[in-house]
Amino acid sequence: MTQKLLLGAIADDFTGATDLANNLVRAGMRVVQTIGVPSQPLAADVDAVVVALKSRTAPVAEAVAESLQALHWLRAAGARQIYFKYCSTFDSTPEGNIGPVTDALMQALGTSFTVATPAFPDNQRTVFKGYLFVGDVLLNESGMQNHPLTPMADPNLLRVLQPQTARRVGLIDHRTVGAGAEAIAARVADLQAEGVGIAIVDAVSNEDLLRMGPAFAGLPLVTGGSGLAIGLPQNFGIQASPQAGTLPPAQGLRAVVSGSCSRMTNAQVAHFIAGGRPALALDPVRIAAGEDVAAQALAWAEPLLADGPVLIYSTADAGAVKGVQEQLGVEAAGAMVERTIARIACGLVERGVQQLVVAGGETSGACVQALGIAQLQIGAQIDPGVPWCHAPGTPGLHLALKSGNFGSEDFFSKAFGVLA
Ligand SMILES: Nc1ncnc2c1ncn2[C@@H]1O[C@H](COP(=O)(O)OP(=O)(O)O)[C@@H](O)[C@H]1O
Ligand SMILES: O=C(O)[C@@H](O)C(=O)COP(=O)(O)O
Repeated sequence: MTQKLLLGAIADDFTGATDLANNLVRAGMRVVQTIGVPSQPLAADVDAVVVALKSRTAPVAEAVAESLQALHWLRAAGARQIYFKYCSTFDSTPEGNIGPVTDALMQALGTSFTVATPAFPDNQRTVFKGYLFVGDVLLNESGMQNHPLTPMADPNLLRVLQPQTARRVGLIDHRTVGAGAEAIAARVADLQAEGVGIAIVDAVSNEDLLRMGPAFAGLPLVTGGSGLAIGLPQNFGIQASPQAGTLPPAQGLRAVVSGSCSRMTNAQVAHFIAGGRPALALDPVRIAAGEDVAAQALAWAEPLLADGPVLIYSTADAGAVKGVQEQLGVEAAGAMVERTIARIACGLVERGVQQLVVAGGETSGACVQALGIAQLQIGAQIDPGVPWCHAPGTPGLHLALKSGNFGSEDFFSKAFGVLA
């Protein structure tokens, strides 16, 4: 890389990383997403690098160490501002990792203040008086209370974040945000004087996020969902450009694998099946019993692939997931299913799949790591937060990493139409 980076981002999962990269590309930045911390300098000139980690549910010490490694690489590449990307539904456990990673990044950057802005209005995530809404309901009524790994039972982000950090958590509320960049900057100064270290920021619209951009230009670190990104590129003199996002032409066979158990993914699986497309459900209990479920799934898929996309999924509703977790344990069930889907993804690519949709953040992390992908180029948006990406190679692979709750009901069929 010959030019210095403008923005360096650290994402706590892989779907979240493509979500952020998508918003930066749409705002005019040249962006590369790396899988993990790159082992060497990048070949191309880019404005932003998004380092994708699989740290959302990792043990705290591991998440902190990996995030600091990413920070080190991004600073060495010259990044002028650091962006810690986590989920727009603030996915975390009582231990973290949003608080501990934010604390560690602040300490390493020598800064005593940052913001936490998960709002993503394009995907109906809004924050009002510190309360997070998903569509018309509070976070804890949105289905996220049943998430297999990070159940979210409290919609008040000040209460969620405070136990995760030693710093004081405060609020920049919607009245201040609505009053514009100067009012936001003044509130930041007041909060700093009061000893607040991390401020949750309300936002109910893209206009709110755009007003924040200039107010946060001088912060060494910002944290949030991908929505915050829409207001930042302008700080570096960058305007939106229709040129961003061109990928090589798509080739090869098409498939979908899904390990997400979110409400929306359940609806997308049902829609794909109702459309008459071939779909195979994976049973975690059979995986645990030692059956070679991946080999069985690949044998099922092989003769069908030539006729269009197939779906292989472990997606299940909250009751079924709870039953499996009671039998196998939460972490063991998650890891076992992720490993199986990752093996299936590799097997599909070996059988000629070159257009692959993966549903689920942790699931995407497992698949992309197993596929040995180092970097992704970001292309056209399928639905808000989900672009097609391209991993170069011989042959290359088009990938769409779909966050659990993102995408319309017909996403699994629609996605391939966007590439055609
Ligand atoms: N049927 C199932 N029973 C139990 N756990 C499951 C099942 N299917 C998937 N999982 C696990 O649930 C987790 C879903 O997380 P993730 O892939 O991040 O989806 P999302 O994007 O919806 O959060 C993964 O660890 C996955 O392996
Ligand atoms: O910010 C978001 O909502 C997404 O980018 C994201 O991180 C979603 O995570 P998963 O639902 O686990 O895919």
